[in-house]
Amino acid sequence: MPPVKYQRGDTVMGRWPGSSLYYEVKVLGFDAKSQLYTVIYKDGTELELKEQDIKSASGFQTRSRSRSRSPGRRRSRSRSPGRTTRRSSSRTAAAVAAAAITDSAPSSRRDTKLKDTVEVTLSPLVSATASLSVIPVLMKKLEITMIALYFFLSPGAYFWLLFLPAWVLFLILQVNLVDPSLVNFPPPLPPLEAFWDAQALGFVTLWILFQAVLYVLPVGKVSEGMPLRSGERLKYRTNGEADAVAVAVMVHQDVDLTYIHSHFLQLATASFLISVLLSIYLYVRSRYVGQEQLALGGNSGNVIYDFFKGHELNPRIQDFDLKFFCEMRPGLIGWCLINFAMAIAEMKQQGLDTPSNSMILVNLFQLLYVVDGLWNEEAILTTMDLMHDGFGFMLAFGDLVWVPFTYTIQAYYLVSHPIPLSLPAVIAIVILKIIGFYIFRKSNSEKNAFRRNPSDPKLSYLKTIHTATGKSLLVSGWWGVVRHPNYLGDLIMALAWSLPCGFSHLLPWYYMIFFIILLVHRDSRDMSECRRKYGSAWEEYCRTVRYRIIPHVY
Ligand SMILES: NC(=O)C1=CN([C@@H]2O[C@H](COP(=O)(O)OP(=O)(O)OC[C@H]3O[C@@H](n4cnc5c(N)ncnc54)[C@H](OP(=O)(O)O)[C@@H]3O)[C@@H](O)[C@H]2O)C=CC1
Ligand SMILES: CC(C)=CCC[C@@H](C)[C@H]1CC=C2C3=C(CC[C@@]21C)[C@@]1(C)CC[C@H](O)C(C)(C)[C@@H]1CC3
Repeated sequence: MPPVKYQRGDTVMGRWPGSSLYYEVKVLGFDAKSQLYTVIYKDGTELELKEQDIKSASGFQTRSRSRSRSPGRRRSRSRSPGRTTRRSSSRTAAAVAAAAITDSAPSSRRDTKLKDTVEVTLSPLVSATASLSVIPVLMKKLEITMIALYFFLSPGAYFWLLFLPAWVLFLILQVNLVDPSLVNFPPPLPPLEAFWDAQALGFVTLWILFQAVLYVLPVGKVSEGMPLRSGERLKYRTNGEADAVAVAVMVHQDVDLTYIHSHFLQLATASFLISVLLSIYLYVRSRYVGQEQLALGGNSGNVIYDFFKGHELNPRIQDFDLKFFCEMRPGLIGWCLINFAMAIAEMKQQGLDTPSNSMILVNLFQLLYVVDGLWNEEAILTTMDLMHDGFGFMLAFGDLVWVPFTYTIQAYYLVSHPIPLSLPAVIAIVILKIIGFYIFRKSNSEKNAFRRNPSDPKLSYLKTIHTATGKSLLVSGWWGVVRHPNYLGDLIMALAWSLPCGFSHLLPWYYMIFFIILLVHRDSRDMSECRRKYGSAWEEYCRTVRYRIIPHVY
């Protein structure tokens, strides 16, 4: 019988089944009959390996080990020495899933590797369910790797980082043209110094600080967020209504808001600068937080991608939640303030005693949208951004620049492009807005109430599908009409916001076009996320509720 090459207690490099990656392992024993070594990985995973899958640690390159730890990450430290090794299909499945993550070999080699994984048996103390529960984690990692790869290889994050600010600039320059039609593209670029105004930076900084002070005021309700991966539920102060009232009082104090119209570009530049600084801060701090505090999607290891997508899920300075604050306060309330300033600028520029009908409609519709968002602030805690997305450049820029400086383009457009609206047109547009708002509010409230208390007696008439995660899915009520009724309502409202601007130019329709793209993309992102989370229950939901956003159309 040949001598045993590695002894109990030796530290060697063990190949992870089905992959070409080696990790540091400790030899626990050798079974002469099966000729297999039992080894333990640093994360506690025990496996049995053939001698050819083990290499001596001396002179071994450990690059791959430090970059990606063994994918299983099971906690099976307490293996009873007395137990015999058995093969189970679930263990094999976990190993195969691991192979899928790390194996980049051509198919002929992969076949051999998959065979290898079947020959390897895992610790019998890992229960079948525990092993199975590893699979979604592995699949998630695979998905993240694919997304990150996509962004790395394609222009992805780099493209959006440049495109989004350029687009905001384009809209601002275009809306200033007498004839903002696409034939006048590109609009003339102003000189560099026209972008900068220290006073504008001061105003934006003061505005954000003012909002921050209102946010921390100990008034209003404290709501609990959805349970995190750790099971913890964060607390949020949802006092947006008080905030809105404070701003309304301030606006009433004869502040000259026309400055906003005349310094729009400089204010946007200042906000952009703040959003970049905030994103850098967010990225740097995300490097120092624990794994469990990171978002699943922005954790690729690619600096640009993570900076863009957001790395940390709920960055907080003590109780001050940066993501929640930015999403709900400075930009959102700033949007209404800017719209209001545009109404004043319109009266001044066009010599009117009151704003035009179109301007009144745009202002009131969007004010209703924002006030509703603040009134139902708690509902945002069950949205994708708050529950799943990391806080990085995309959201920081979206909240502080995109929302206040592009969602106001309709009001800005109306300042110098009057659109007369007849009474019947006004009535028709108002009715459209009411329908959209009704669908949007009812569906969001229904889901929010259900997520907060699935056994709420007021919702007992609704049909649901139970999922393996313990959560259920609504299949009747609004969520039985289409899979995203809230998007449907939102889109109808967006239509009502654009109609008062007429059809002479495409520019005021920008929001509608952007919103269709955004919501279709969000819907497909949410679909894959829900399919991953809920598996067959989600498939059943999709079979029952066939359309995504528009009944019988899409
Ligand atoms: N004006 C703007 O610029 C924007 C506005 N919005 C609006 O914000 C609101 C929130 O949107 P968003 O966060 O994208 O998505 P949703 O509020 O629709 O949230 C999606 C989540 O809801 C849960 N869900 C899905 N289907 C069901 C069901 N049948 N029963 C129960 N729960 C279900 C799932 O989460 P889980 O199961 O984990 O709870 C899913 O991930 C929308 O009204 C949208 O229109 C969004 C983006 C931009
Ligand atoms: C292109 C780009 C930079 C995209 C970033 C997207 C953000 C602008 C949006 C993502 C989700 C949003 C929501 C609202 C505003 C726009 C962003 C931040 C929202 C706060 C508007 C008011 C609504 O009532 C709402 C609370 C439902 C909504 C939540 C989502």
